[in-house]
Amino acid sequence: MQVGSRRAIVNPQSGTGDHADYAERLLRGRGYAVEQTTGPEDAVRFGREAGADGVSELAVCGGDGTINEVLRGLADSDALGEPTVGVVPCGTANILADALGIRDLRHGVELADSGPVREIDVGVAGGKPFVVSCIAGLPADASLAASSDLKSRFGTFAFVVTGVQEALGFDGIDIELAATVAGRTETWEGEATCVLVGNARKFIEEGGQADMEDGLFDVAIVDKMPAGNLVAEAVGHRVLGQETDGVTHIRASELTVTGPEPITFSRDGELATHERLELTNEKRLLSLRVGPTYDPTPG
Ligand SMILES: Nc1ncnc2c1ncn2[C@@H]1O[C@H](COP(=O)(O)OP(=O)(O)OP(=O)(O)O)[C@@H](O)[C@H]1O
Repeated sequence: MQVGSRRAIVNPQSGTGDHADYAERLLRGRGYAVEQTTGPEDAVRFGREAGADGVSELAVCGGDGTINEVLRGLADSDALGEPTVGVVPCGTANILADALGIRDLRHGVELADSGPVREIDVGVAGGKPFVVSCIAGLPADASLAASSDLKSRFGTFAFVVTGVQEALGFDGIDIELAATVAGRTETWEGEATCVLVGNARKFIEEGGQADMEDGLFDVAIVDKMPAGNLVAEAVGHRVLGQETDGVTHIRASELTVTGPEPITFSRDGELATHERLELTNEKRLLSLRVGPTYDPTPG
């Protein structure tokens, strides 16, 4: 066990892929030992090792995909609640960094050194962690989900409905959903375009950052609808009205989604397919450095 150790995991290919040397220099200047990934899943291994080694401060320089890999590694070592994690954004969308009020790479390094720490909820879906969102109803085309061109043009969620559904004639998913809402079980059954489960972000009303410390998911279930429908467009723009027809909004602490067919879902961008997906919320499990504009209770 190293006491007071600082380690950083840098994905040199995130975003525009031109930040690695600069990031490494800044991080070393703050006492971080730096490891660079050389390919997919490397950050999972580094995260696992950091957890096993008892690293106390772990900076992650990359986008949401890299953060997801590191969290998976920490979870493998049963150490998700152990290190204080600093997010140093240099990905394409950087949704988590945005929600935490971390502006850019330089700001992320500064905060990783001495920023305020908050305890943030972690979602667990199918046994694996996510912090931003888990979306069911995405076709199993990994190349589309990973396309940074689509992401930068439409944002991470825009293409879920407007892009993918129209491009592939996506049919929707047949689901049964059971959710724990204020201690009671609520159910939903039918054909859905998608199920959007937000931890760090919400999809209803003005969208944006969700309360990340309440132990609850912001869930939007969007009924199946023809492509081009206004609700599909609203999802594309990440804004669904509270009372929009065809959209069910709940705030749940637990969720089970079951289908007759395997359902593909994206956990912070990582795709997986399950016939039954259980989602639980580990309230305030992860210690994260946040920026000065971070709002623990957004409206
Ligand atoms: N050295 C590497 N070369 C190529 N791919 C890598 C390397 N290291 C990690 N990866 C992969 O790159 C993927 C994408 O990285 P990341 O999500 O950080 O960037 P992004 O897609 O640009 O940003 P965002 O997810 O915020 O939009 C990761 O999921 C990981 O599997």
